[in-house]
Amino acid sequence: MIACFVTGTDTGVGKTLSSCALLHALARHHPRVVGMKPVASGAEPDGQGAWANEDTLALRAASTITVSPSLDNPILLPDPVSPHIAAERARMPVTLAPILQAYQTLREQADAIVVEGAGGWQAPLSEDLRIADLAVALQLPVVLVVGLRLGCLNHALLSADAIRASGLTLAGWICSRVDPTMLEPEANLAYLRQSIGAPLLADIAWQAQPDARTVRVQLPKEWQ
Ligand SMILES: Nc1ncnc2c1ncn2[C@@H]1O[C@H](COP(=O)(O)OP(=O)(O)OP(=O)(O)O)[C@@H](O)[C@H]1O
Ligand SMILES: C[C@H](N)[C@H](N)CCCCCC(=O)O
Ligand SMILES: [Mg+2]
Repeated sequence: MIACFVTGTDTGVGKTLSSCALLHALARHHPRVVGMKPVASGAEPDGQGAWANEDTLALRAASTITVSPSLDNPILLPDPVSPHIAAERARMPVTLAPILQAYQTLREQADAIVVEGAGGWQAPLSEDLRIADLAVALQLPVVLVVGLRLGCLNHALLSADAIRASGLTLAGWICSRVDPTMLEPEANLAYLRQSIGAPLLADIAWQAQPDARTVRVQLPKEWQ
């Protein structure tokens, strides 16, 4: 079983796009690959009479198996705000137990699982729970998605340090070129390549219509 936890330098940096690209790459080596969004905030009609989160729908489209929504998205909160606020507004407490249970069941059904966090590494899920705590509870290697824009060097280095300080492995990072007007993108990328201390798994060009299938991903050897 291969599994990883995808986090980012911020919300809106390309975690979902990167998670989908990882799923497509893993599907070239493993038959049953599935995405998981343990805690999603923001729900919309799924076209089939139910509600779903757009990240969950994107992960499902990139997965090779279909699983119950209670497994790939055990906690769905209606409002598109920080999960701890969405949970308070919905009066739905976020706890680790149902997530860990869903993940264990998913492991029996899949060969590879890509778990997408919410927001960045310290995004709060409740009063006393953060994304980092969830990743630690799952004991997964982490992939850090860096949204390449001014300010990302600080965010990337803080995130990489915090991930390692939590005792987890930073398995690699992905550069997501979210700002086509950024000055000196190559110099920023070069700095990150030499300072993050983990392999660059993908360099995602800015695309007007992002398509995860076109992203070239270099998977770590042990995931192939
Ligand atoms: N390389 C790129 N080129 C152009 N647009 C991009 C790129 N990467 C991401 N985007 C766009 O930026 C937005 C945010 O990306 P995405 O939804 O993957 O972020 P996220 O990190 O998953 O956010 P969240 O914290 O909400 O889960 C999306 O509209 C996405 O299409
Ligand atoms: C609703 C949004 N798209 C994300 N899923 C949640 C982002 C949480 C950000 C928390 C923070 O302010 O750091
Ligand atoms: Mg996302």
